[in-house]
Formats: sequence, structure tokens, C-alpha cells
Amino acid sequence: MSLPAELSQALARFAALPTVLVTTDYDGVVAPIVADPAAAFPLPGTVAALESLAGLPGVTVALVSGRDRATLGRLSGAPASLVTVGSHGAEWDEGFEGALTADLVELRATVLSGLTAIAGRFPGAAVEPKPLGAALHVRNVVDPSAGPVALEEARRGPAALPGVHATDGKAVLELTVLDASKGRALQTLRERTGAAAVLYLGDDVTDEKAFAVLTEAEDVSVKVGDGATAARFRVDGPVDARAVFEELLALRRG
Ligand SMILES: O=P(O)(O)OC[C@H]1O[C@H](O[C@H]2O[C@H](CO)[C@@H](O)[C@H](O)[C@H]2O)[C@H](O)[C@@H](O)[C@@H]1O
Repeated sequence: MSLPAELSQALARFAALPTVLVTTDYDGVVAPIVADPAAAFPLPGTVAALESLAGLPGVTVALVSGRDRATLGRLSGAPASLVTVGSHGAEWDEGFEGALTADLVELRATVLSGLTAIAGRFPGAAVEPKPLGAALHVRNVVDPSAGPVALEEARRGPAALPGVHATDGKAVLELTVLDASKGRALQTLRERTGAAAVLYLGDDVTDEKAFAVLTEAEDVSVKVGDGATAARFRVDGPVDARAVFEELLALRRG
């Protein structure tokens, strides 16, 4: 598989830097999009390439996902050498980015029950509980015209509660009680590693916050799939994303 020439050139410049941070979204990039969120497993070879990159001097690799961190670890099978950041940037190895107070725990329970009630009225809808909130999935709603109606009910209901943060995704509305940003997560990782440049691949609207902070000269932002984006480069899907990691690995190994 050959990548766009300009992307390959950017990867070559990136690979030549002393310290780099390789980051990626999970669903839609490492794992192809599938109907069942619990069955979204990595494309063969992608995690192996990331693990090999993480084993090279001067390279840090991180998965930055909307998934809760435990699920991200389980589904991805990521080895300990990969940093994992969950809940759209709010969930780290050391805990949440912010305090989950008793009030927020109660608010999270309200959000979960509100979304569950809505899902119960739309056959095929499902709720994915997360430590900081929940996601309402409508990909499998039986009546295709009903999915947007369910999402709109959620927007006008639980999403409108004070203190609730809503994020749109692919056939999903995610509600959290702590504000989170993949962009902030990348900035934190950049500071912690002292990396000269950051690579990030993402496929969804939430990834735009990550692309927005990749403003250094040798940063490389790659949109995976269709849709408006601020990323500098675009590839078609997870197979191409794997090719990006494999090409970077070959370049870095020299
Ligand atoms: O930030 P990401 O790693 O991309 O995670 C975003 C959300 O991905 C998952 O939902 C999406 O993928 C599912 C599996 O392919 C698909 O069935 C669903 O329609 C998509 O919205 C995940 O379930 C969410 O928790 C993540 O936040």
C-alpha cells in the first residue's frame, strides 16, 4: 500500500526527529467500525506496529480514545509499553482529569438512567455505560429514521442537564460529567514526553480537538476517512492507518 507522497515526506521528517509522540484514536483507526461496540477489535498488525514503535528509542506511543480506559485496554490488547488515555482524554493511568465528586457521581447516574429510558423506547438502541457518563448508540436502531429522533431526545433531555457535556460521534451521543478534550490530552502528553513533534490519527468529529493542537512545524495530523477536517493529511481507512504506522516504523528503524 502506498501512502500519499506528501504524507510520506512528512513522516520522513517526523521520523528523523530525536523524540516523537505517536498518538492515535482507537475506533475507526486502529479498529474498523463494526455494528457491535463490544466487538471492535484491532486490525491485525496495527497494534504490533505500534508496539514496535514504542520499543524504539525516543518514541512514545499513546492510544487516546473515547472509550473508557479499561475497555480500551481490553479490546485493543495494548501492551504496557503503550500509554492509554480513555474517556476522550479525561481518564489516565493515574485517575481522572478532575475530581469525580459525590454530586457528579449522582449526575452520572441520572444521565445513565435517562439514556437507558430513551434507548428502551427505540428498538436496537443501546447504552454504553462509562465511568464518567454514558453513550447512546443508535447504529443498530431497527427503524433507520428513528435513530436521529432518539439522539434528539437525548440532546433535549439528559444532555441539557447542567454540568453534562455532550459529544457527537458516529451514530452515537456521548454524555460525560467531566469536560474532556483529546486536544488537552495531546498537550499533556507532549509536555510529559518533551516530544519535538506529535503524530495523531483520528476518524471522528471528536478528533478535531486533537488535530487543532497539532500546530508545530513537524506535527503530522491525519484524518482517517470522510468528513470535514482540520487535519493536514487524509487516508481512507484503518488499512491505510496501519500503513502509516508501518511506514513510520521502517523510517525510524532506518
Ligand atoms: O475515540 P474513539 O476511540 O474513536 O472512540 C469513539 C467511540 O467509539 C465507539 O463507538 C463507535 O465504534 C463502534 C464500534 O465500531 C460503533 O459500533 C459505534 O457506532 C461508533 O460510534 C465506542 O463504543 C464509544 O464508546 C467511543 O467513545
